[in-house]
Amino acid sequence: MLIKNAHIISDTEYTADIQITDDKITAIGQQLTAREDDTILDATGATVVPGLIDVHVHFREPGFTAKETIKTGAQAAAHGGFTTVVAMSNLKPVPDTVAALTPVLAKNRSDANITVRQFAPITHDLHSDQLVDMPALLEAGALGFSNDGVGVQDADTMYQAMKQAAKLKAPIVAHIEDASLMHGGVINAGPIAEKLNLPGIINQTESSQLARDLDLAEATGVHYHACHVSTRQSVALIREAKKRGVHVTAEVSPHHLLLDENNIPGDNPMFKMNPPLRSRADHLALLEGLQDGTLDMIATDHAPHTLEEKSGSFKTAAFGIVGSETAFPLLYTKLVKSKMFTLKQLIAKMSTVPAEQFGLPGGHITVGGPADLTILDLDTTYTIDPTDWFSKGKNSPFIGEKVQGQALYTISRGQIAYQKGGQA
Ligand SMILES: NC(=O)N[C@@H](CC(=O)O)C(=O)O
Ligand SMILES: [Zn+2]
Ligand SMILES: [Zn+2]
Repeated sequence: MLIKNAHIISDTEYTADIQITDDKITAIGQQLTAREDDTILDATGATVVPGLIDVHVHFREPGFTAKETIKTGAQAAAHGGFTTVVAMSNLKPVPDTVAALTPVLAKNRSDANITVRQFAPITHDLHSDQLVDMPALLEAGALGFSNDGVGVQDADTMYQAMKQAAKLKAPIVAHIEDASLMHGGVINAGPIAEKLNLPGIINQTESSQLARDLDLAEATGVHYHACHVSTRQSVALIREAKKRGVHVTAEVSPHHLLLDENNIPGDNPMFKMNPPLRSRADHLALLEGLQDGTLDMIATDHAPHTLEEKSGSFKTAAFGIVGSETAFPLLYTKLVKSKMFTLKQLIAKMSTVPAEQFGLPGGHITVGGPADLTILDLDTTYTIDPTDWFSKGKNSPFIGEKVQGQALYTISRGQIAYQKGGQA
């Protein structure tokens, strides 16, 4: 493949041709000549970035394929410009043994047109305090360990998991939630919860468990990764922990960067997710944390559900919203076009940093590196419309938003995984 006139935004910004051979970038230069069998893509007017990387998606297969499958989830991610994603393990059966994990890994390879890596759970069944066989699951191909969807309630369970993972140099990826502080909540505790007469989730449901975990992470030396950080207290705790040398990384979701509880237009469960949209002060602390590096990366927490599960009231609907197909356009439009962040900063948070922190392919456009890149149209304005999506999940609070930024081509391992207007 030969990409002509690529305006590249990677470690530096320049215009060049990119030659791809098999799954690698084999040359970058001016006026490269096409080989006989090269597919030629003219990127004139477009912007070429390292393929986006999302370390937090839910693909729902096996167990919940009415919500999503590995195939539709991967197609959605490719449409969103992602060349690599990491899938969570709140599946049925939970892939907590090599026997249960192996078929999931095989399907991640066979059904996905991008790279799909997999977290295995920390404990059996996600809810028990029995640790999985970490060495065996890593050996089988897990990227690390996460009970996402559920917090690890027992401190010694987390401590033992961290000790093991540290020894194995594998990350512990934490959904931080103290169940005893959930209080049956479905929305952020605050004025909106009161107005709508809904049970609230306090910030400390997250931050008190995070404080415990950071202390344990410091004691064990594990790579501890905090999922979907949502509160100002959590940002402060992570900032302090980093200062004293704890090996902690953190992600923040597009929705927590773009919305807060004041954006919730009444009892509409399209705005229901866990953790919930927080206060304006929390929202601003997340933006500040992203800016100063306390929050290392952006991850979507793509959580597809059926429309039935997302209808009715906050009280009964499922937690979670989709994100793969809207993350880049929303963040580009609302954070980059508004000059809060540069495009280079956004690409670092959505590609370079997750690649480096989790040892994933890509993150840079370099000769010899993987041919994982995304060709973007940053100009055309369009309306977010779920009928354009590959995801089975149409649960998003962003439908109808006017945005700029979309993938024209997503190239994963040298293959076109998504092509605008083409067959994926
Ligand atoms: N974020 C959510 O609201 N839901 C996620 C679980 C999770 O990420 O904790 C899901 O699996 O639906
Ligand atoms: Zn979670
Ligand atoms: Zn999640």
